[in-house]
Amino acid sequence: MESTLGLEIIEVVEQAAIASAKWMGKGEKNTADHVAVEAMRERMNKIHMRGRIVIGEGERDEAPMLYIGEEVGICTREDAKAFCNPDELVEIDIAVDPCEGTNLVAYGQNGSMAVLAISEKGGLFAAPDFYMKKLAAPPAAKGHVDINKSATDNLKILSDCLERSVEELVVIVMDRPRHKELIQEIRQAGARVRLISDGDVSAAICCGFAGTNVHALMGIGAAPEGVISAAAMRCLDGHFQGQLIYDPEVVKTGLIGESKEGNIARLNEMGITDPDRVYNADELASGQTVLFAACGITPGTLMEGVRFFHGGARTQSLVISSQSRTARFVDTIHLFDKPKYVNLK
Ligand SMILES: O=C(COP(=O)(O)O)[C@@H](O)[C@H](O)[C@H](O)[C@H](O)COP(=O)(O)O
Ligand SMILES: [Mn+2]
Ligand SMILES: [Mn+2]
Repeated sequence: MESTLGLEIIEVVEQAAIASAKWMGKGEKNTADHVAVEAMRERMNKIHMRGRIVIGEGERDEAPMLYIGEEVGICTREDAKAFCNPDELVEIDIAVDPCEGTNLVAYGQNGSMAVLAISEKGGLFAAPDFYMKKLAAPPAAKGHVDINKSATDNLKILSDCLERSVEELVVIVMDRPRHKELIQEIRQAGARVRLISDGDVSAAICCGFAGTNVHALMGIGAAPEGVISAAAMRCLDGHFQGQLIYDPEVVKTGLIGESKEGNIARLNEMGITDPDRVYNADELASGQTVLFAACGITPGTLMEGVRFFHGGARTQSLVISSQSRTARFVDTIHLFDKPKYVNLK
């Protein structure tokens, strides 16, 4: 699946990030999102692949582009056999979030990125537009921490696995009313909390790398983002578990319908008969081969944001592959027209 695809998807996330970064700090989240979607789709449709969007611009938005089920890539054309080789004709599933952290871009805050994950057909869990309780932790804690345990217990386990005191641990939690008790518990246990307003994909992936000073992600975010995070964490051998949250009382937003019962019925219709099931990274991203790519829009812990200069821009991306077992940071200078200088600083 991967040979040239691994290179092409770098450009896909780069183009989305550049488009969105032009709207950084302008207070227009929908535009920052929309231009990223358009740029991602346009570049994707130039790739020799037969892709299908399994996680996209959401049922909620009724988006016209990169919607769930949309076919992308040159080899989806009817006459594809004439110009695509057998490898390129193999169906692949794609999860995208062209602008992960639209609010962060709109308000010029850190941590937004263009992101996608790819696997064979059926290799990514087609998460419904629900919420997900998430637990991410470094590779050393994989299989030791458990989403069913309390935060206090997990912090003790993390402390043992990482050979540092609980006080030396940093946990990222989304700053939401639903996390009031969780935040209190983590602080009570002695660990430190980094609150984020948006962008829990970046937070989860930070746990996969030592040196980020992020040791866990706890709490409830969006389910589609959970699958994308799981794809990266699976490749990094990190810990990731997710459990769908379907009770509006728990998430404290009106975004997932009015009743728990109605949501369970909706999940059943989608074939999810055990709505309380806990999925691990290998189940959320179960394909034999998994590829993940992200490009920073605004600066983040893992990647720089897009930096424009006269006639060009510089980007930083991350491509992770289960096949080549690599996490590759890619630094690219994009020349749009005739720049007065090419800035390396
Ligand atoms: O921050 C996020 C928003 O993503 P996007 O819409 O693509 O900019 C995600 O990282 C979160 O996972 C999630 O969507 C968020 O937690 C949704 O929760 P809420 O804002 O409380 O409805
Ligand atoms: Mn998102
Ligand atoms: Mn988004």
